[in-house]
This record gives sequence, structure tokens and C-alpha cells, in this order.
Amino acid sequence: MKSVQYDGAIYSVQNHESVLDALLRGGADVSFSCRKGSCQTCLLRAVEGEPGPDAQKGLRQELVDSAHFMPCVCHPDEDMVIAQPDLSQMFMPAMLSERTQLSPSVTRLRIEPARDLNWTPGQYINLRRDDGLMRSYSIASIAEVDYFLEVHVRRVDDGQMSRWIHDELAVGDFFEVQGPLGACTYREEFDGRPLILVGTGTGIAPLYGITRDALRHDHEGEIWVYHGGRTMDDLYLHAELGELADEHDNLHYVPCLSGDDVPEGIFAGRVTDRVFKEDHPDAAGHVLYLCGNPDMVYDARYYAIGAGVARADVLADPFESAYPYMPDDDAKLEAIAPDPELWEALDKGPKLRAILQDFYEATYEDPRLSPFFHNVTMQRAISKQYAFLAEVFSGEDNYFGLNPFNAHHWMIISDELFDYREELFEASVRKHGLPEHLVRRWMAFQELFRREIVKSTQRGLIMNGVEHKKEGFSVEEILIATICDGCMGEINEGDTARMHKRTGQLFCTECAATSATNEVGAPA
Ligand code: HEM
Repeated sequence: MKSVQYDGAIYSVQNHESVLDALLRGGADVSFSCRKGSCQTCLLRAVEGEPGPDAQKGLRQELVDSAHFMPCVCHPDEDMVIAQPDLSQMFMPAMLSERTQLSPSVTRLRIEPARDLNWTPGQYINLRRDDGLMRSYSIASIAEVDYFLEVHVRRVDDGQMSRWIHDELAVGDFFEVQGPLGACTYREEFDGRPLILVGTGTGIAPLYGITRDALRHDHEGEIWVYHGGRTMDDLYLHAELGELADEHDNLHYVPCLSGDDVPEGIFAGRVTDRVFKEDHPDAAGHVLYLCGNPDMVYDARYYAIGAGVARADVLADPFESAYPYMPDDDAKLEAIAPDPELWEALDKGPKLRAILQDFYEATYEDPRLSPFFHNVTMQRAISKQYAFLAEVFSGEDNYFGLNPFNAHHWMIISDELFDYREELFEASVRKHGLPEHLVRRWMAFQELFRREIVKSTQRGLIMNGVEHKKEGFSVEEILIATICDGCMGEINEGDTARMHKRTGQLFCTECAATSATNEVGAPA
């Protein structure tokens, strides 16, 4: 007789019994249907022990590879530890059950997956068509209430998937879904806190679901829902959100249009201006949800940090723009006015140096951040960062270095790691007793460069507007005087220098003579 451990209890499997029989006999709450290994309803996962080939017959390879099996036809030869299936990484068939045009450009799909999916609104699914084309869509519905998985799809003229969905996909058609994925969801621990939800375009779909989920949980704090667009057609849930707000005293719906023709009752202007300049200039303690156009999401993050929202309280859907991002550090830096008040508070330099000393000491000790600084001396890191920030805050030209995009172009840095670094930075700033409004302003400034720095794959180095992706070195004519990364001597404007394409390090002609074989600057 063998035993299986499932959900904290141990069940003995008699010789004639299947694992499913043993679980049911022992009172385990498991779903099942055909009991002969065909419907896959009872699918479970082996954490320890072998289920045997019969129990995996007919399963898709990805299910077999991840140790899923059918307990109804499993007669184990050894003790097992088993668990609920983990379908989040796998594709499963799904059928389009219903479609409704919500506006001229947005259609609502109600989807029935082949198996129960336990999703929370705000999560997303990947939808895959027969030829492998795949796109991510955020979920607008609540599993327990709505039954169907609901997504909203905007027709994009040059978007292959959205054109197929709008023009060809019919009710009853099958495709595949993967998920649910992501964590931009309502959490019960937020109860009582003010929530701000900001969406543009179909970014309102997950926010609509999150709002209904919060209300369903009798969320006690205020809930502000902002939907931004250009024309009334973009506000395709105007009536639904308006009705919901009428029914709940703590729900405030604010439609915003940035186009020319703005009807009465709609805010005329950008949604982020309304949120942070008019309604919530101080948003400390608020939970912020951001979904939609990546430009809006980055913009809102900047304002949010300036308004005092904690980084951990910003929940954004994780989609990257479909269009490759071209940095505009120079324009960003030029648009930033000097900050004499902050510069004064930093004693015009010495306090900035002391803050950076603290920050880099912590960074070089930190197991997650220190590997990036392999081969970079702490003194170099401090002096470059000092020169950069001193130039921005004082307005005086004294930074000869790479802009943030190029400085970090080869580093894989997630949003979460960026937040982690910024928390460490903020702690060093606070230690030196700057007033709250200056801390926020400084941290918001750094937030401006998230988009240049956060990425999931390496980018090339951009020089004179051209991206250089290859490894190795190139010879560059220096347009602005800078410092040699070998001897720290000056390289003058008009000189030639050799540049390592991945790290962006520049070597004067003398150092270049010896540095060709000396790979510097890469993390261990
Ligand atoms: C997780 C976040 C970050 C990591 C891991 C990181 C890491 C690094 C590393 C390793 C270098 C040294 C490159 C070298 O000397 O070869 C560097 C340089 C630099 N970083 Fe960051 N950084 C982060 C965020 C930021 C932010 C938010 C800013 C500014 C707002 C920034 C501004 C700079 C600047 C100005 C340099 C000097 C560029 C140069 O070497 O010429 N970094 N960073």
C-alpha cells in the first residue's frame, strides 16, 4: 500500500484503488468527471514520486514535462507528494463564447477556457492563435461572479492580432490561452485605504474589474477611477462606470479627454494632470493602479513619486510598448530646470557627496546591486553620479559622462530591482535630513529615467541617434570632452577614442593601445 500527501493530509492508496479513489475516500476536495483518463478534469501535479505512464497518457507534452498527471488512472508504485495543477505557464484551448462591440474600435470577448481558471481581475492572459501569433490582454471580469474570462481588444490598424480578432474571429472559434499571469490586482489588505486607478484606452478594462472586485469586498476607503482618452469613443465604459459610481458613495469616476471636442462634465486635459495636479497633489498613503499606454504609465509613476506614493503601492500592468523605445535623455535632461532650493539644501555639494558616499557603500555591500559594479571602483561611481546630479541640480555644466540610457544599456534591470535601488537611495537621502518636499522632488527626478534603465533584454548603445548592437570596440570621434575610463585623463573634443560597445567605456589613444584585450566593466 502506498501513500499520497496532498494539501497537508496523507491518504493511503489501497492496492486496487486509483489516487483519485483514495483522495475521494479520504474526503479531499478534488474535481473529477470521466474517471477513465480522458477528460483531464482531475488533473494534478506530482511534486515527489512518479505517477507512471498510464496517468500521463494523452496529456500535452508541456503538462507531462511539468509532472502533471490524471489521478483517476494513477496507481503509484511509490509514495507521492501531489499538488494542485500549475497551469499559469501553460496554454490550454479556449473558445470564444460571446463578442460585443463596445465602441467603433473596441470589442469585448467573453472566453470559455477548457478548464477552470482561477483568475483575479487585473491579471492578464496570453492569447495564442494557430500560427503561434500571441498577444497579452488584461482581464476585466471576476471569476466568481462573471463566469467568463473577459478581455477588451482595441483594433489597431497595423496590429495583426487585433485585426484578426476584430475581422475574423467568430463566436465558437477556438484558440489557446495561457495564464492567468501578473499581480496588478485588488488585495484585501488594501481595505480602508484610498485607491486611485488610472487608465487610458483599453487599460480601463482591468481597472473596471479591479474596481468591481474592491466593491465586492466592501472596500471601505475612497476609490477614484480615472479614464483618459482623446474622444468620447475612447471612454467606452462611460455609462457603466457612471452607474457604478451612482450606486457607491465611495466611488468617484472621472473621465478625461485630451482632444479638442470635450463635452460638458468631462475633464478637458491629460488624465495625469487631473490626477496629480488637481485632485491628488499629495497622495501619500494611496494605492495607485496604472494600466494602458506605456507613456502614460511612466508619466504617472513620475508624478506619483513626487506626490509621495510609496513605490510598493504602485501597481502597473507590465506590458511594454510594441514599438521599440528610443531614449530621449538629452531632451529630458534639458527640460529639467535647475533646483536652487535643493542645491542649497545640499550645501551646494558636500551634502550630496556625503549622501552618495552612504548610498554607494550600501550598494557595494548589497548582494543584488554590487555585481553590476564589478570592475567599477566606488570612487568612480561616486564621482560620476556626483557630477551628474550636481549638474542637474545646480545647472552648471560639469558632467562628462554617459547619459542614463547608454550608461545602463547592457544591464538587465527589472522594475522591481529599480524600485529596490531607489529605496536604498531614498534611505541615504533621508538619513541626511532633507525636508520631505525636496526628497520627493529628487526621487521623482530619478523616476524620470526608469524607462531608460528598466529592460528585460540588453539594448545597443545609441550614438548620434544610431543604435550600435555589436560586441567589441569602435573608434569614435569625441563630440564633447570626457574622461578616459583607463587613465582618468581628459579626452578632448575632436580627439578619437576607442569605445567598448557593450559597456560604453571610452579609452584615450594611449590606453587603447593596451586595452583591446582587456574586457572591463561587465558584471561577474
Ligand atoms: C537599479 C538601478 C540602477 C543600477 C543597477 C545602476 C547601475 C549603474 C552602474 C553599474 C554604473 C556604472 C557604469 C560604469 O561606470 O561603467 C552606473 C552609472 C551611472 N548611473 Fe546608474 N544604476 C541604476 C539606476 C540609476 C538611476 C536611476 C540613475 C539616474 C537617475 C542613474 C545614473 C547613472 C549615471 C549618471 C551613471 C554614470 C554614467 C557614466 O559612467 O558615464 N543610475 N549605474
